[in-house]
Amino acid sequence: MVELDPFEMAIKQLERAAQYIDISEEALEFLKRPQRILEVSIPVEMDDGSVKVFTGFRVQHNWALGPTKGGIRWHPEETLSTVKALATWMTWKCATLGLPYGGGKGGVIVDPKKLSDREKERLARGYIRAVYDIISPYTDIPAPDVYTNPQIMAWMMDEYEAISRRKVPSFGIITGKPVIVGGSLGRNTATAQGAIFTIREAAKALGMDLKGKTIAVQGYGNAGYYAAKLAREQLGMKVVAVSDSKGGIYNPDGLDPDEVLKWKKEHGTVQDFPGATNITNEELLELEVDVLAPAAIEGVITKDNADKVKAKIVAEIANGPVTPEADEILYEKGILQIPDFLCNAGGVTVSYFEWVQNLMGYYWTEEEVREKLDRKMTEAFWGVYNIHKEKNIHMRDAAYVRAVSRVYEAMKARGWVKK
Ligand SMILES: NC(=O)C1=CN([C@@H]2O[C@H](COP(=O)(O)OP(=O)(O)OC[C@H]3O[C@@H](n4cnc5c(N)ncnc54)[C@H](OP(=O)(O)O)[C@@H]3O)[C@@H](O)[C@H]2O)C=CC1
Ligand SMILES: O=C(O)CCC(=O)C(=O)O
Repeated sequence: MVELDPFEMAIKQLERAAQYIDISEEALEFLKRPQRILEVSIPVEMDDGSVKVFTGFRVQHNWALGPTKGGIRWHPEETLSTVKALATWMTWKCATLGLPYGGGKGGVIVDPKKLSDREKERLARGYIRAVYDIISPYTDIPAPDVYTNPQIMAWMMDEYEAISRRKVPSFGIITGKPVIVGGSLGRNTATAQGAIFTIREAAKALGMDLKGKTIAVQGYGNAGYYAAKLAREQLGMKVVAVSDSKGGIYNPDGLDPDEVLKWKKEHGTVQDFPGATNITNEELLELEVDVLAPAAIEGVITKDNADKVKAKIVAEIANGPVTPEADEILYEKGILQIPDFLCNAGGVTVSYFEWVQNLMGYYWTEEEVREKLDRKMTEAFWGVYNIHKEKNIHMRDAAYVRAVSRVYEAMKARGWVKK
């Protein structure tokens, strides 16, 4: 788990990278604070007739580059600090990819595994009623994140339409929707697909042939499952380990990600998968693999286990999986990190494509989406990698240089800061 409070971790990263950026003190101070924070109480009628009140958040970190954008996380251990950190990382993510957005994020403190579908729907609608005043297709556009999904996005969109009495382009109020109600083809796989493109480019940078090489993936949700599947199908890699919140499995001969998913659906976990050995989430991170892809939660690689990481590439599909102290250790070990807000930016990039298609009312094929995503991710990877090489700095610092400089330019252009 995280050694640091997540928002403190985000600030520490920013401060470390700031030494490589020609930025004024006043601008840096601005960037250390979210522009808007909203905390709400959401009463939800439970199936037994009782009412439970849930706490929700929406944080808009910075909107210099455009409307804020970012997912909504439902998690029993959600905190305002986590949402502030995630919103801040969204600002850097959108800037790194050159999307016309600032960064935002939402959250609700809830264990959705304990809710029925009807209760989830009432919570989704209640959340939208509570944050309605600060979101819209032109101000702040939510999307899915941990433990939320296209169905929850559809309920949220429907509630927004019911309140606003508008149809198109209110479809663009939220992304990650089911395709039948305005979602984009390719959004479901986008986070993993974007990460696969960056892993492919990172291997090129290292002169490494990925065919037959090994990968371990932590987390088996939207990001983790598709990362395992696409690593195998598109890169020809051997997926030797995967995990979920209950633990992991390891098979040196390789796992079939679809068979593992089938097993997880039947048994509620990847553990005890036939032919594989059960391992812990901690053991997964220390395996002798070529690529390690943490794709679950933040703060899993810390100063206590970073030295035991043996992968050549760490592809940060999760947000914030590596603490600043661990960053230094991985860098010293010569491990190439693909920092989170670059590696997992495929999700928001296809969300951007979804929003564009919603506003146009004209829809692209899956192939068009994939090609556009490939172009965006590849360009961003090399933009960051070249800064890393030219300045001889950590990949994360390089990504910050690219992102923060863009946001700073926009703040100056708007007159928010004078220097
Ligand atoms: N979805 C998206 O578009 C994007 C997601 N991300 C990031 O990717 C990460 C995963 O998100 P996503 O796949 O969407 O979320 P999901 O809710 O689809 O899946 C989360 C996965 O993480 C597992 N998990 C939860 N807690 C732990 C834990 N303590 N140790 C190990 N595994 C755990 C869950 O296990 P179980 O199945 O047992 O519940 C589940 O398999 C997050 O950091 C998210 O912010 C980043 C960019 C975009
Ligand atoms: O798709 C989006 O708009 C945001 C996804 C997200 O929350 C993230 O990238 O962390």
